[in-house]
Formats: sequence, C-alpha cells, structure tokens
Amino acid sequence: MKLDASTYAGVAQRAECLVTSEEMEAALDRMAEALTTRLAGKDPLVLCVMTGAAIVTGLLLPRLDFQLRLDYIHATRYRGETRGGDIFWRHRPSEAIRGEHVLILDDILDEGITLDHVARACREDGAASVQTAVLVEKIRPHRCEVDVVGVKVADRYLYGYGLDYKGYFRNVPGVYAVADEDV
Ligand SMILES: O=P(O)(O)OC[C@H]1O[C@H](OP(=O)(O)OP(=O)(O)O)[C@H](O)[C@@H]1O
Ligand SMILES: Nc1nc2[nH]cnc2c(=O)[nH]1
Repeated sequence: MKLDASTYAGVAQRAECLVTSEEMEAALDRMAEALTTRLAGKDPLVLCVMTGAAIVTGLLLPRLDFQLRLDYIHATRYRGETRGGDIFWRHRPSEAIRGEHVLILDDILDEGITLDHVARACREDGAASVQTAVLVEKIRPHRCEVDVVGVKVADRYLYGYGLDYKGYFRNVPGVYAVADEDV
C-alpha cells in the first residue's frame, strides 16, 4: 500500500530516534568482529533473510575480511503490517544449504518466531552448523536465542536500517520508534 506524502511526513515527524546512525555503524563494527571470531576459516554461507536484512547484509559483508558466500532466504510474517501473523515462505534454498556452515542474518529479533523458523528449516535442510545474527534485538522475551546482536532496544514498533513501516522507511539511517498513534 502506498503512503501519501503528508502521511509519510507525519509518521516521520512523530517518530522518536532510539539509535543514531553513528551508534549503528559502531554496532556493525562490533558485529563484524564477533562474526570474524566465529566464522573466519569456515567458508560460511551467509543467508540474508529478505527483505529487511538487505541493509544489514550490505553494510556488514564488506566488514568481513574472510572467505564466504552469500545467498538469501525469504520467510515473512508481517507483510507490511505492524503485527506478525503466520510464517509465509517465499524462498527456501534447501539444496544450497546442505553441508554448509550457515550464518542467518536478519534485521530484527522481535518475538523470535521468524528466526526460530528459519534456523529450524536450515537444520532440517542439512546445514553443518547454524549461527544467527541480528542488527536489532528488542528487549522482551523471544522464542529463540541469537548468537550475535548489534543493538538492544525498547519493545516498540521500529523503522530504519532495513526495518519498514508499511513498506517505507527501510532506508532511514537510524532506528526510530513509531508513535503510538501511528502503530
Ligand atoms: O521476531 P519476529 O516477531 O518473528 O519478527 C522479526 C521478523 O520481522 C521482520 O520480517 P517481516 O515479516 O516484516 O518481513 P520483511 O523483512 O520483509 O520486513 C524482520 O525482518 C524479521 O524477519
Ligand atoms: N519494521 C519492523 N518490523 C518488525 N518485525 C518485527 N518487529 C518489527 C518492528 O518493530 N519493526
């Protein structure tokens, strides 16, 4: 669904910046260091969980100075809404995963349902090992643990750095909480 320009501007004006771009870039540096320790020398297959992880993937991979390959996996459960539903698979590269040391890269761990589902699917598909990393973790209970986290933020509806609000704002260079009246 398209947002008209005045609605878009209103959402942006009412939103609150929780993490600046400088803080996010520092978090990406820390994630790269942690992932290098875990994965350098293992020739991992990095799986970008589309669509939101496209931004963290693009920012993180040039910081990883070791042999790796990139593929994508697409499981979604929000589909432009601010509340999650059932998991919907759009792309599951089962054949490519067999025997690989997999790193699942996502933008956010919220309830943890998506990451739990994707990690289970990779194990079912015969990955040699599965590690997970998210740019943002919400401070709340999750269905699964994650190995590497960028920043931890309050349990509000967020946009920026890949996170969308109704399909928009993924390109915003900071993490913002949407005002209650807009959620
Ligand atoms: O921990 P959870 O509560 O399961 O939520 C996290 C998931 O929600 C978002 O995906 P979404 O379905 O919105 O797809 P998108 O990546 O296209 O935005 C995000 O990219 C995570 O994959
Ligand atoms: N954009 C966005 N997507 C999510 N998916 C799960 N939680 C969130 C959130 O807070 N913001």
